[in-house]
Amino acid sequence: MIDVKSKNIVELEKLAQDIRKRILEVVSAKGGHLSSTLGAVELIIAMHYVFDVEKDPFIFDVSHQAYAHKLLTGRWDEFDTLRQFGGISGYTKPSESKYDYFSAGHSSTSISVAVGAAKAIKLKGEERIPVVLIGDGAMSAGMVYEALNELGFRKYPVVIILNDNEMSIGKPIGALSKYLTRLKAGKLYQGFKEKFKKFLDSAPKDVKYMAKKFEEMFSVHGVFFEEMGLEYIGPIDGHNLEEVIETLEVAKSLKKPVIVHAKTIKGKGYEQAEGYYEHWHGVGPFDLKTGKPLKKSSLSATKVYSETLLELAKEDKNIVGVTAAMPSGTGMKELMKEFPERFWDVGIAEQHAVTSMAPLAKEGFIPFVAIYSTFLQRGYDQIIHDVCLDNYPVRFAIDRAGIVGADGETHQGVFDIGYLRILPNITIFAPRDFETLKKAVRFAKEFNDGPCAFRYPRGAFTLEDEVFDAKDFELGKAEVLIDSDNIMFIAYGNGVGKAYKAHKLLKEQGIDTGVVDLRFVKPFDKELLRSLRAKKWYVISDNAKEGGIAEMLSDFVNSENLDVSIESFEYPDEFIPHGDVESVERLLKVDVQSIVEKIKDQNA
Ligand SMILES: Cc1ncc(C[n+]2csc(CCOP(=O)(O)OP(=O)(O)O)c2C)c(N)n1
Ligand SMILES: CC(=O)[C@@H](O)[C@H](O)COP(=O)(O)O
Ligand SMILES: [Mg+2]
Repeated sequence: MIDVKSKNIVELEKLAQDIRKRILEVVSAKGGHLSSTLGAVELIIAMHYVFDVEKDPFIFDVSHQAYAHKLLTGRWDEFDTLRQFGGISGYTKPSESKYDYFSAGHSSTSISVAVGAAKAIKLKGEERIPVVLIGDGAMSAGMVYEALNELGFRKYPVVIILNDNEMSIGKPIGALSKYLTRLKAGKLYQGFKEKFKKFLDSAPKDVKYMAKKFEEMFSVHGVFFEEMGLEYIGPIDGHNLEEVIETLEVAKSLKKPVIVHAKTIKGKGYEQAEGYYEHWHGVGPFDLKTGKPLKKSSLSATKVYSETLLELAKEDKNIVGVTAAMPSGTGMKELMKEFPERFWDVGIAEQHAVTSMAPLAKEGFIPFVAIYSTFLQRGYDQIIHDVCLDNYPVRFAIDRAGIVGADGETHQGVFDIGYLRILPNITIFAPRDFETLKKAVRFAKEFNDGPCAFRYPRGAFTLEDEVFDAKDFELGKAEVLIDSDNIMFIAYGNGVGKAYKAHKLLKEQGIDTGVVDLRFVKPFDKELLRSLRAKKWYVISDNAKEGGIAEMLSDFVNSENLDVSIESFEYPDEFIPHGDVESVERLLKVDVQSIVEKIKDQNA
């Protein structure tokens, strides 16, 4: 633990430098969230100076910006293992440290956590106060207002630090971000602040606070938040340690809900990353001097999806689409640029993204909702209630399906097959490689008989393109890629590549296997499955076993009394840790080598 409270302001500023140096050293070597973490350093040091991390809940929204918190709470040395298999997480994780009050990774949960914690503290009659660090991007999600609505009503003592760097991953969208900018840019306010600053600097603390309130009366001050029942203080300079500490002490002393609006620079302390650069949000290893990536980027499923949809959108003006604050991550950025009136970034608002596309389908447009598998979970009821119920032909392009790697438990895309296939009216399918992904996008565009969803992995597929010819998708039709009357891999999506690798290794050991690409989960190809001569089926998909494909096929086999044994190499019923996919799959015993060993043992 680093004892922040014992340090003077000069020492604290030196600590901020050391923290930035450590973050840059590790993230340049291993990758991670750079600009968010660099921008939050002073805010986090001030949190640790004013509040008591031994008892006050420290709550970080998304928590991708919380590296300084990890460095201050005993993880300085092991920080080298950041986001590596077996190493520390890139997000707050109570199982990793008691100072990580709550797990995070999905945005905009922090204020609800703080309200819940405040209720518990009040019921226990304890002297503790939750402190939240939330970014301006995270403020675009509806869940924040659900929490503010209650907090402003109940008046629990909670201090919320709004870290406003005028960036989400990309530029933030929406009325709120404009409002926050106005708060910082009011002409009268700016001029007044300059004159006022001299007086402020010399006045004693309580006078300072009253003076700030007086000052704010001349600005477009936080009327929105104050109407919601919170005290608003700000905007302050989020890199001025003295100012932040003073303000947090005032906020804490008020013993009511307070929002402290702090202006920061995303990427502060690493010149190339300072400002409005999407690239520096999440980075792979890079050269500290030049800022250049150390690994060259290869073709990704996202890029193929984006290019294919762009071509189709040029041909058909009815194609529209939406992303929830992930324009680059989902590849929708290029479409938004080419057709700004037809492709939208709605901010971190997956529920709104899903529902708002249904009326476009109703009105005859061809909407594509591009959302990571894990973040689509945030819009689940909207898929059921606003899309499937009335059978609107909304197309869900589910990116980051499967194990995503360094982001770990909160980001694995391993539940979408299960959570979608139980819904009426939806059609579910998946490509196995880049070429079939192009065909999947085309199939989705033409498919108008209700909602459909297709999934693809982070980065490249396991299967190279030229292995099997890419056939057009035909509703409900699977494909026998390699036949066998002995053992059959029933594979789906990115699982086909693993099945093919296992097939080749087993063949070298004299064990004959075949490979079926299921292609559709709903409806699946019962006729083809009935016709298979092989009576031992091994299921491979990059989804959880629970609610997965082996479960579905077992129901089918039992209901038809087929004499078939089924074994699943899907993911076990547990949250999957962070790390490179190969190491994580080996841990779960669903890597190709483990599959081969198991089949060899069973068929020796
Ligand atoms: C529900 C959900 N949707 C999308 C994301 C992806 N995401 C991670 S961080 C981020 C932007 C957060 O912006 P902000 O809160 O301003 O933090 P900053 O990085 O600017 O410090 C987004 C969209 C997420 N983590 N959770
Ligand atoms: C913090 C967060 O949720 C995003 O930055 C996420 O890490 C992006 O994931 P990709 O790197 O797969 O786009
Ligand atoms: Mg931001």
